Amino acid sequence: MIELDSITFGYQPALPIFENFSWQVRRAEAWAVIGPSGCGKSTLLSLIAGLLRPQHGRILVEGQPLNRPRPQTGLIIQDYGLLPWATVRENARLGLRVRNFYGPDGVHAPADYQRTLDVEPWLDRLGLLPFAGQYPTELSGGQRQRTAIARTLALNPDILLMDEPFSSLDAPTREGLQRLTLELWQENRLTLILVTHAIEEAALLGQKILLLNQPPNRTAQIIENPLNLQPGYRESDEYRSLCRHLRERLEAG
Ligand SMILES: Nc1ncnc2c1ncn2[C@@H]1O[C@H](COP(=O)(O)OP(=O)(O)OP(=O)(O)O)[C@@H](O)[C@H]1O
Repeated sequence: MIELDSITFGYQPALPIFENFSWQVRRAEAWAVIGPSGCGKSTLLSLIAGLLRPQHGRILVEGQPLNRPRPQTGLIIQDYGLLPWATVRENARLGLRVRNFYGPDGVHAPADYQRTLDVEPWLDRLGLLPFAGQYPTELSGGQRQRTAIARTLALNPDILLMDEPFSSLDAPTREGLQRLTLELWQENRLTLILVTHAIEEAALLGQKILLLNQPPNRTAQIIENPLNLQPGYRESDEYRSLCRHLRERLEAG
C-alpha cells in the first residue's frame, strides 16, 4: 500500500503542485496517471520514489514513512537511461552490480538480498537474448526500453513506477510493450503506476486512473476502469466511451 497523506509539495513552496493531497494505492493495483503538461505527473512519481519529499504531510509505503528511495521500488523513465558503452546484458546487470557492491544493507538492497548477476531469465522473458551482446546504439527504441525494463525487473521490485515509458515509440512497438507491461504486472504481482499524457494508454493500462489538473492539485480525481484486462478491450465500446470521458474531463480542466 502506498499512502499519500495530506501532502503539500512545490518546487517553490509558494507555488504548490500538490496541496493537502491524499491518495492511496493498494498492493498489486495498476494505475495510470494522466493530466496536461506541467500538472505534476513526474513530480508525483518522484515523490513516491522517495527522490523528493513533501513539505507537509507524509508518504507511507507498506506502513513505513518514506524518507529515502527504497530498494524495492523500480523506476523506468522515457529515455531508458542505458549506458552506451555497455551491452544489453551488462546494462541489464547494472542495478544488480550496484546491489552487489553494497550488499544486503537494507538501503541499497533489501536486507535479505542474495548477491547475483543472473539476468538471463529476464533477457529471455523480454525477448532480448538474441541482442544480449549488442550495444544500445545498435538497438531499436523498443529494444532499448525492454532492456531498461529488464534491468529494473531484475531487481525484483514490488512497486514499478513508469514515467512516459513508451511515448517515443512507434504505434506497433508501443502496443506490444503495453501488452507486455500488463503481462509482467500480472505475473509479478507488481503495484504499477504509469504516468502518461496519452488518453488511450491510460485507458488500456490503468485499472484505475488518477486525473491531475493544473496545480495546485487538491483532490485525487479517480476513474475506475475494471474491464481493461478483458480480451478485445481495445476494440470495445467501453474503451471508446472511457477515452471520450477522459478527454472531456481533461478539457474541462
Ligand atoms: N526540478 C524542478 N525545479 C523547479 N520546477 C520544476 C522542476 N521539475 C518540474 N518543475 C515544474 O513543476 C511543474 C510540474 O512538473 P512535472 O514535470 O511534474 O509535470 P508533468 O505533468 O510531468 O509534465 P509533462 O507532461 O510536461 O512531463 C511544472 O511547472 C514544471 O515546470
